[in-house]
Amino acid sequence: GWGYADHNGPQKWCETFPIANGPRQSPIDIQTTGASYDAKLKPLKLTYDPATSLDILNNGHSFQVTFADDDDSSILTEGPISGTYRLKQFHFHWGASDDKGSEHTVDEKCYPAELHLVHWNTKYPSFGDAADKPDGLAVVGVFLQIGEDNPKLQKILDAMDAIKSKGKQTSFTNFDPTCLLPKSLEYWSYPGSLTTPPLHESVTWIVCKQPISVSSAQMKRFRSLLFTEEKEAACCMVNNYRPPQPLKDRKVCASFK
Ligand SMILES: O=C(Nc1cc(S(=O)(=O)[N+](=O)[O-])cc([N+](=O)[O-])c1O)Nc1c(F)c(F)c(F)c(F)c1F
Ligand SMILES: [Zn+2]
Repeated sequence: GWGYADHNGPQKWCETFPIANGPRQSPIDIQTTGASYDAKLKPLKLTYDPATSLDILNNGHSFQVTFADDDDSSILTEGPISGTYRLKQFHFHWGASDDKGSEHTVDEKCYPAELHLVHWNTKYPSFGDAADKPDGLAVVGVFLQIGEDNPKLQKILDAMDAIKSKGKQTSFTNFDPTCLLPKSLEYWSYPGSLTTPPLHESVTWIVCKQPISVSSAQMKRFRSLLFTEEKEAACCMVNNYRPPQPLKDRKVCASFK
């Protein structure tokens, strides 16, 4: 299957997923001077209920925390979107060292990691139905920058020993992802895609300008996860990011001046 190695990584995905060369692929380099302030953009409204967090899973290309999405308890509204999008899961992308790892870049600057909160449009009956529609998904991206230990990541880091290899899963309840958001929710937005196969062009991207902090020691713990199953030769889960894709005929808008 697909992965991030030379033989199955981002440069090869187009062989199985031709949309990889499509008109609205993600991530992109956000060129700040090219982003236009749009006064019509509303502030992001994120309402999360910790009771909806279910479990944490090593899915072989990242780790994700999955949420119950059978009602409107954890939702994204306002911002650049219309209607209501439900939180399905969040996950991260990161590098083998602190100088790379984010998927989006800002004026070519990379961050050591990027958090993605994946939401689906409730005009569709389920995530699976929404995932390949042009207005089906909204993903909030948050950059992580190296600084002080981030205590809000502690619960996630403590769970990592239980999900070291691919396919491992453990319960992860009573977690409120609001604690992972930066103080300012100013954002850039543009029409894009999933950044992993099947690369559906179904995502309204909402990338926060302000990063949150993570320490170098905490990043080392992300890099102790494995892409591989327990019984296979261990391969560290690092560099699970897709590089920026061509902007083509798209505009990036900004919620701030
Ligand atoms: O649920 C998915 N979640 C997901 C998205 C991204 S993402 O990087 O593409 N993203 O949107 O943030 C990264 C990771 N991850 O763990 O790294 C994910 O687990 N992907 C997904 C899928 F797996 C399918 F088989 C499928 F049919 C579909 F429609 C999907 F949307
Ligand atoms: Zn992602």
